[in-house]
Amino acid sequence: MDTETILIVAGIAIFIVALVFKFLKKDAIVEEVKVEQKVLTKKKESTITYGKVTLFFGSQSGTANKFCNILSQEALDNDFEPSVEDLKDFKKEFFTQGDNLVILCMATHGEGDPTDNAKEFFEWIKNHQEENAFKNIRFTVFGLGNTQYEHYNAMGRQTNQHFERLGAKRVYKYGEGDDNSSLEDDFNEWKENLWTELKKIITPIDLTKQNDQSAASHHNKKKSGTAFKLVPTEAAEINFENAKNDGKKYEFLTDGYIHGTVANVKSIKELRQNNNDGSTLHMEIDLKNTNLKYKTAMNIEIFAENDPALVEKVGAHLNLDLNQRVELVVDEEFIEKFKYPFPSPISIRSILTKFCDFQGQLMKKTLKDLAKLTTNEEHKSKLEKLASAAGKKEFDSEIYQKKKCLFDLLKEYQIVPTLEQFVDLCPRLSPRLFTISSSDVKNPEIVTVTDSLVADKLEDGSIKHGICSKYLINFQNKLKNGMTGNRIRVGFKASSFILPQDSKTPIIMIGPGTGIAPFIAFCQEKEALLEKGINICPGEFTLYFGCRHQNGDYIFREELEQYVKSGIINKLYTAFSRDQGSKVYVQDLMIKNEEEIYNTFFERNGLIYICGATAMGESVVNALRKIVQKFKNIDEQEAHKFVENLEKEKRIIKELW
Ligand SMILES: Cc1cc2nc3c(=O)[nH]c(=O)nc-3n(C[C@H](O)[C@H](O)[C@H](O)COP(=O)(O)O)c2cc1C
Repeated sequence: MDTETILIVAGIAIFIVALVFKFLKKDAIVEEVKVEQKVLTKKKESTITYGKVTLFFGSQSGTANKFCNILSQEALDNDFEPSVEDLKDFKKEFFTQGDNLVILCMATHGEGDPTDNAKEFFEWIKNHQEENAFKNIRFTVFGLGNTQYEHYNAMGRQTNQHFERLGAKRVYKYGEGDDNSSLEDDFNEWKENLWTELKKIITPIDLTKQNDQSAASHHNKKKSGTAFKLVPTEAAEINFENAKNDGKKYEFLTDGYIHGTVANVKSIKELRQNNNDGSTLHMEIDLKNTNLKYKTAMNIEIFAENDPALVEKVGAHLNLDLNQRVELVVDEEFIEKFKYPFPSPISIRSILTKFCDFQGQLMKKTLKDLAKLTTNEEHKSKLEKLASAAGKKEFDSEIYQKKKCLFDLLKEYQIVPTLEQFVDLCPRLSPRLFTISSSDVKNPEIVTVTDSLVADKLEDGSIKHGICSKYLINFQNKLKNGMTGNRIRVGFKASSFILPQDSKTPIIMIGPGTGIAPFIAFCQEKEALLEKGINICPGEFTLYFGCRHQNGDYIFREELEQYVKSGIINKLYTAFSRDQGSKVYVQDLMIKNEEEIYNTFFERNGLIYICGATAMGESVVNALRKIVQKFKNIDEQEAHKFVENLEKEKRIIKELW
């Protein structure tokens, strides 16, 4: 080859390499842009609107709120103008005077009760008697419940009935879901035809022919994606200890957080004799220097935080400097209805520690959102499959059984969202609710929480603790190492466990495991009242306690033995289920003592308190039905009705989880 030919060949080769490189690079750039665009796509602006739809939620731990948010996005995609509303803020005129389309997502709590934020609303619709008061309301309801509870989906069902009774017109079938097995699938199935059906009965407005400014402005707001930016700032982080409401509208769970109060953790100790079967921690919280007041056996909310070591890992995965402070700036278009996920300025560490639940059970919707964030086609279709109805089995075996959380999937599918996308993907951390195991009559400044730790053994043999469990373990370690200044955020809520201040009313308390907590509080109260010489004092106490082993998980053993000695507890029955060949539970002891139970409860007008796991609660109520059936000589159905009435009259009081 002569020099000229060599030069020509080399030139062509360089040209080809440059061309290939250019294309590859261009492809890469196109891909990068695509990732951003997937999330921030501005929807094609529509020329029609089906008008407003208001999505109300009655929620305790946030799921009904999440469902409303999902419906809100779908409403936008279907040319409706949605707004999501907390039922706590409902306005009577909205229902009685407006011509409104409403969708209600109603969770049931307590024993067939409304959630705290829906209490007032539910009381109002229940007692509202004016015929056709809701005649201009078009509605549908989705109920969130759990078949483990006796009053399954009571709130969804009753809300639906009350709306019908008040003359509202149901425009889509009533739906309900079971958190014991398939809540999100039930929800997805229910809403499958929701928008198509609604569109059949609503005449859309053609915006091109409208002069109506408000319709036009709603129309312009049709855009999906993160509605805010987290902009780096040098400003100091807000003080979370005084994070009182600053006039901004916060997301449902964040609002609860903002209203919490910070107190000192005084001590944490292990209550079990050994940890072969797990661990139960008992924490004392010092309310001195706070304005918090509580009552015996009330409920306490603990605003648990993510484990700092895990937060470091998440920060590293997201390539974020955890110490960087950011200011939350809302996109102008969304500002009117925006609900803030947290206050700011805030450090990225605080966002990840206090407000993002990346360890909890995954929703299929989150998998769908993750699929939009990956450019790897194989990963995308795998995630979409897992999120689909057809992928139910795979979701169960791949995600649910293996306890995979959002952070696991980010690592597995190599997805690195922006901080804004991550905040959008994560649900907010919800507070954990406990029944207090202390009495304010004994000591108004110390409140105690007793927690049986949640720990899952994963496939690789490692242990994954629940968020709150890990939070308490971390406090325990800090206290062991002599660290002071351990602060915890809490709030109090009413409970149904209140002692009768009448010495003639005997009480029977059934509380195996950590279900014993409120009964320790009761014993403390009785003891304190007796010590103070107060003669309005509770009467006879009978306590049923159960656990696996007398020498293992028999928590509060010394205290209970002492209460028996001092006559605070008149009768103590213990069931150690695994200390002998055949298993014995509290309900078995009740049947053994049937005559005594019948006399105490029925003949002497006693009260029965049941606290603990839902399955135990059901077995105990069954035992009561059997006792009633036998001693009243009635049939099974009558016994069922009889016990049901006792629950309604609050002679049988339950707190089950
Ligand atoms: C303490 C407690 C009590 C509950 N009581 C009931 C009940 O009586 N009936 C029912 O169907 N579901 C009951 N549930 C299940 C909830 O309604 C269900 O988990 C729901 O998804 C929670 O929605 P939320 O996160 O919006 O509060 C209860 C759950 C808890 C934690």
